[in-house]
Amino acid sequence: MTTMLRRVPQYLCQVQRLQQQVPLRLRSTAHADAQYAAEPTDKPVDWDNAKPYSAIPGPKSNPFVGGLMSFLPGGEFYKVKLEDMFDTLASYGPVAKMAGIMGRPDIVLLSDPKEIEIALRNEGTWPIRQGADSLQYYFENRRKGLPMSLVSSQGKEWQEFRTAVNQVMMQPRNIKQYVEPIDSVTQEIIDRMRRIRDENSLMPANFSDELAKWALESITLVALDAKLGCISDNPNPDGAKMVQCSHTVFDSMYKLDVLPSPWKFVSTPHFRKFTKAMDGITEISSKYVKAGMERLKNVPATELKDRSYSVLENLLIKTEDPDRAVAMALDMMLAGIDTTSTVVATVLYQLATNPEKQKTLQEELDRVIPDKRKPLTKEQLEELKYMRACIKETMRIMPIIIGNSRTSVKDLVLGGYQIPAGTMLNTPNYFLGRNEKYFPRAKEFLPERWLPGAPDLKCKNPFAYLPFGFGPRMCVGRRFADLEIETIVAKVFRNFNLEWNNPPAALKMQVVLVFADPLRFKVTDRA
Ligand code: HEM
Repeated sequence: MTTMLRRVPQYLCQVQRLQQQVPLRLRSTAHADAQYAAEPTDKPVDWDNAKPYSAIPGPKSNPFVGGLMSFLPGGEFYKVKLEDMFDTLASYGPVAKMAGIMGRPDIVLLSDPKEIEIALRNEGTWPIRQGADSLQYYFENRRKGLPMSLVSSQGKEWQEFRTAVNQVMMQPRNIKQYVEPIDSVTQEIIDRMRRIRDENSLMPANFSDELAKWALESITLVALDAKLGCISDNPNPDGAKMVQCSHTVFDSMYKLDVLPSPWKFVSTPHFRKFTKAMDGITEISSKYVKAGMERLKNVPATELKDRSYSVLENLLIKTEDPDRAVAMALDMMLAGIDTTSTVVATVLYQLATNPEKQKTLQEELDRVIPDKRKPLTKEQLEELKYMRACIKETMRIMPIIIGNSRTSVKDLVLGGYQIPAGTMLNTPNYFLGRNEKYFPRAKEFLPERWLPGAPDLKCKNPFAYLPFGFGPRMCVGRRFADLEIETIVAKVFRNFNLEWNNPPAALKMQVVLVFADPLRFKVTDRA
């Protein structure tokens, strides 16, 4: 049995991956049957005039093996990169279907923003997004008693948790108090970039790991009220362990949830590594959450009202449950490290390969930040409009989350077809962001399209650009991600010129889309 499972063909993992390009990697579970539907599933008015679900066009399927044939030699997806499969699928029409394989659900691709809007505006109060089985398994079995994390939960449980977390993570006042700490962590990576460049001013081959450590250090500040020293040459023991564990978790999730693996049937070495690393992150998180509780207990009554509270303290107050704070800390670390650090890598790359845009950005930075040694302020960050446009444009042209998913919670009519509740829908960021129909001169890096004064370049439909998702289930860490990314991009280009003197860098699909080549930027000091 084990040997047979080990031989699951490589191409199947492509499909599995398509079903889960959500950042949070929770793969298809039993929830796909819309058991969490919050809305009555009355038929839409145009249902009877719509064509049946079976008429949705797509690659050929077979009653026995579903869509498998397309992935075999001669099939249209054979050896096609995952991110490019969207183009093929979209060529069937604005609503296209890839039949499920070996019992997995079909995927309905929505490549027209108008249909995406209808789907997302009808997702109800408990939107369903599927993800990685490895995390689901960990929470359900290994960590019995620990509440399901936000990314892993569905239905009412998700809504209650999310409501409490929204009040903490989305309030501008809460974000503002992290401007100075995030600046300080970012200054460390700036100093480190000066130390780790070689005699030709090139960044080391593992520069993306350095960015991941910066993202980890930044997010533990928020999630655990702790500075773990991850960026330093001598991190404290918790910092060193956290770096190691988070690296192992991302690496093993790719191997468990993306590549073929029999871990659900037999305990594989990668599965054991994954659980050990998750245990490590949970233990360290629990320790700092406990410390946060102690701090809160010891606040003198006279200070209670006027004191400002950190995200961790606010979560403890709102949820009245330290286990929830631990679950949320895990979410922040799982969803907020590789996403943020990879977006930063893509922004640095786009600006290094578009020197005239880098120059325009630096003119803005020099004007807004006259003294680069002083910590950045919120007011300065707000003034950096061209920089924000550069970040937005990068997330359009190089979206690291190539698509998002939803399971429809009620019957819908999309593109003239009946879509029954429980259908897995996919919204393809990568396809839409690079599409001339929605973004004029789509192949060019043009931050100006996001600023007033360039009406011809504007995005034609806001539903063609959803890097953080949409609606009540959209990224809860978005504001922190913005703060972190803006801080590091401002500081890097205020301090340095970046050059890319290599062939165009290739991308590869892991848990998110990442660079396949080492990020050997040439980094020289600016005055
Ligand atoms: C640039 C970096 C990031 C990107 C591009 C990103 C993108 C996304 C996307 C597309 C979703 C799914 C939204 C949907 O289904 O509508 C999501 C969900 C989520 N993100 Fe992020 N994210 C980023 C950074 C972060 C950070 C820093 C954190 C934590 C502080 C975070 C925490 C989460 C959580 C917890 C969810 C699940 C929300 C839920 O299911 O209710 N993300 N993110």
